[in-house]
Amino acid sequence: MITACRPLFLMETVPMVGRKPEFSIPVVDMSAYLHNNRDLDELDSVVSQIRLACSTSGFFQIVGHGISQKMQDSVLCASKALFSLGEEEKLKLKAKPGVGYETFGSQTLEAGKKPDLKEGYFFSREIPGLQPPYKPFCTPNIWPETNLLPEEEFKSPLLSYHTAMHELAVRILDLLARGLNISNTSIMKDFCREPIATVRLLHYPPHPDINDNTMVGAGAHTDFGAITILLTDGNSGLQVLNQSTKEWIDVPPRSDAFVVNIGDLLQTWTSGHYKSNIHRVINTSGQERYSVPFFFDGNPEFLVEPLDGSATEKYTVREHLLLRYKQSF
Ligand SMILES: O=C(O)CCC(=O)C(=O)O
Ligand SMILES: [Fe+2]
Repeated sequence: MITACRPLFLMETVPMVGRKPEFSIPVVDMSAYLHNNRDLDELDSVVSQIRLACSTSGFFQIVGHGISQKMQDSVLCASKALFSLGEEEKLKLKAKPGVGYETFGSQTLEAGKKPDLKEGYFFSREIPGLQPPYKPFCTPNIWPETNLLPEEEFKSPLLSYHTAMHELAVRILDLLARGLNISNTSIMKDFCREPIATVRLLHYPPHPDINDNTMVGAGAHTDFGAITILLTDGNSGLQVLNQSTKEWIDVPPRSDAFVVNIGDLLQTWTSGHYKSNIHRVINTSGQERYSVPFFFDGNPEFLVEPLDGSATEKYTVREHLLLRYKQSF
């Protein structure tokens, strides 16, 4: 079903007053929301901190998110095991962009730079009864052989993580919607139904030459979808552009936090109220860096159009993602 989103937000009820808010990437404690805290002031404070972050930097970190350290460790451990496999084994997992293994240099996120210095592995939720011909972004996962990576150390923890991230993403979207005084939640439900939602394991080797600025771990880009929830291994490297000062701002890694950012779909959808900001990765930590973004892109058939009616063209989530993947891979 194709769904329009125009009647969803009542943004005129949340005007920006006073001077332009400062660019910041706050750390927000979500626990008041997750624990169904009835203290409305606390809940309002969570909503307004997130709303302010999304309308300035487009980035915030969350703590009190309810995802156990054990689950996070199991994902990073699975990721390290995968990238330690021999080249020949990893290449057996290669398919189209967005599924399975991606070799070093397969993506160039920033024009004018060398291909990104990272390798990756994508998977989505398992869709029961999936049969060819497959629609884009609805294809089967490609798992490594279990004699190399046993199911209980790889596939199982990763699928559990996907489920947990999916739930967390829906909650964060609810908080984002509250920040815009949404009057009708059924469209949000439509957007979240059977979504394209992908986990990407990433591995960045240490930057080989700090003086060579043609090399980047991930070139400057904006994310394609609705929101991204990022797990990192504690090594720095992620930077966000402050568009007013043109400075790159480091996102300090925290072991208790996920980094959340707005993607292009949500920026378009909210007529720019929520910013999809430019970011990049340069791994100057001197260590191997592992990170795990979860991209929540929404219902593939959902029709995205700006709320202010300024659309000259409308496109579905699937059409938008197909274009963005084609441009960068
Ligand atoms: O690895 C990171 O810290 C960020 C990755 C990223 O921006 C992406 O995959 O879109
Ligand atoms: Fe990104």
